[in-house]
Amino acid sequence: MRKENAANYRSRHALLLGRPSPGGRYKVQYRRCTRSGIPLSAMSQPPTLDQPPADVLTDDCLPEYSYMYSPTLLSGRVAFITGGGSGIGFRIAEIFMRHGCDTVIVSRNLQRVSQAAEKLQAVTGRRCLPLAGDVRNPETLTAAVDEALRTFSRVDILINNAAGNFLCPASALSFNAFKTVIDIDTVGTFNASKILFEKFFRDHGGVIINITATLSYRGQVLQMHAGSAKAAIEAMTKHLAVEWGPSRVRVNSLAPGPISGTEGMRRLGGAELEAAMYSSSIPLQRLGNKTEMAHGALFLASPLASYMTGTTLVLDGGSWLTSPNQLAASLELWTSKMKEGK
Ligand SMILES: CC/C=C\C/C=C\C/C=C\C/C=C\C/C=C\C/C=C\C=C\C(=O)SCCNC(=O)CCNC(=O)[C@H](O)C(C)(C)COP(=O)(O)OP(=O)(O)OC[C@H]1O[C@@H](n2cnc3c(N)ncnc32)[C@H](O)[C@@H]1OP(=O)(O)O
Ligand SMILES: NC(=O)C1=CN([C@@H]2O[C@H](COP(=O)(O)OP(=O)(O)OC[C@H]3O[C@@H](n4cnc5c(N)ncnc54)[C@H](OP(=O)(O)O)[C@@H]3O)[C@@H](O)[C@H]2O)C=CC1
Repeated sequence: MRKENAANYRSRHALLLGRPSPGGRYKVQYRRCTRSGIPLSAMSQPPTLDQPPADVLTDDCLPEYSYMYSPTLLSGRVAFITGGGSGIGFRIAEIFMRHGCDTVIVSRNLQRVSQAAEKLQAVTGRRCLPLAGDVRNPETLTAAVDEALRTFSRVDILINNAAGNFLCPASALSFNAFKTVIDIDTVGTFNASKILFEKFFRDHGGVIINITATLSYRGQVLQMHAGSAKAAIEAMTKHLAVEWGPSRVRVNSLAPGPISGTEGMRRLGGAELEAAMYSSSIPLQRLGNKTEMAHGALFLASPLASYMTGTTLVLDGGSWLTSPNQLAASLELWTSKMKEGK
């Protein structure tokens, strides 16, 4: 080998590539490499596999979208999404529609869902039916499901996304405050699931995806109400998966971590928490985004998850494993916000 100094040699580390020729000799190729032997050509590869997809922080559609699954993954399907007019539910509606699905989005505020439906239809070319309904009220929810079935003649997927939450220590929760969160999250999930099972899924099969949270996994401070509600939903997921499996209904939960551009983060975190969690405690060192949650829901709803039921897909960057759960510091921060009237 021609003489060269050690530095040059290290930076041009030889790689034994290819496979032995019939005579057992290797064809040696030289490629410029890093000191640890990775070919420099590999260094210009696509981004790492934790690279987040594009997202926008507002309740607007993505300006552009790069498909990772087939654009027809949900063609001919109809999804019924509670709380689909904002945040994670809105993005789920968008991503489903970009994959051929028509949607029904339901919430208490008809203006909110109507404006959302206009955006979603304009961008995706699919149909989106906005309906008013309160998941706590079986009558309004039944009326919404009836309207959905009149419009589309089918519902294949139910996304139980509607929820309510706020930061509050258990000691300061009123009876009605606790009941309200349980009613929206847990009872609302049961109501929508029962209505759709009886009106369509029992005879045609279907998929139910319950949007939960990791709050109860470590007794998150100031979240006893939402943590209890979501834990009950994860139990419901298992029970319904067992009882409704023979009817070809798959039931799974999707548990987001802290997600940027959402009402949830605005209510529960804001600048302080967002900064703290971002910098130090989340293993993937960043918040999640709504598109990542929508991709998880797309997987769960699609035939890619055909043998998956009764379980929870946690999409939180590992945050529940490590995020701070400091009672004193959190109470101090909450108290100061209360004093500021925030
Ligand atoms: C600053 C950080 C400080 C410390 C950090 C420490 C801990 C942080 C904890 C968690 C963060 C960790 C990780 C973040 C990652 C993930 C988050 C996990 C889950 C996220 C879940 C969600 O995001 S849920 C969706 C969020 N969106 C919404 O909530 C929108 C819908 N919400 C609503 O409609 C209302 O907020 C509602 C839920 C209250 C329902 O409204 P409505 O039906 O009109 O009910 P009301 O009549 O208004 O109220 C009913 C009773 O509830 C009482 N109440 C209302 N708000 C509060 C409050 N803020 N505190 C206490 N009590 C409240 C109200 O007074 C009523 O009770 P009465 O006794 O008066 O009748
Ligand atoms: N954001 C985050 O970081 C996390 C969110 N999650 C979960 O993700 C889901 C979406 O959260 P996010 O996008 O942040 O919050 P949003 O507040 O944007 O979404 C909640 C939606 O639910 C609707 N809703 C609330 N109460 C009712 C009701 N009684 N009947 C019908 N619809 C209702 C609201 O519309 P309207 O007011 O018009 O009724 C709203 O559109 C929730 O289930 C939440 O618990 C879980 C972990 C983390």
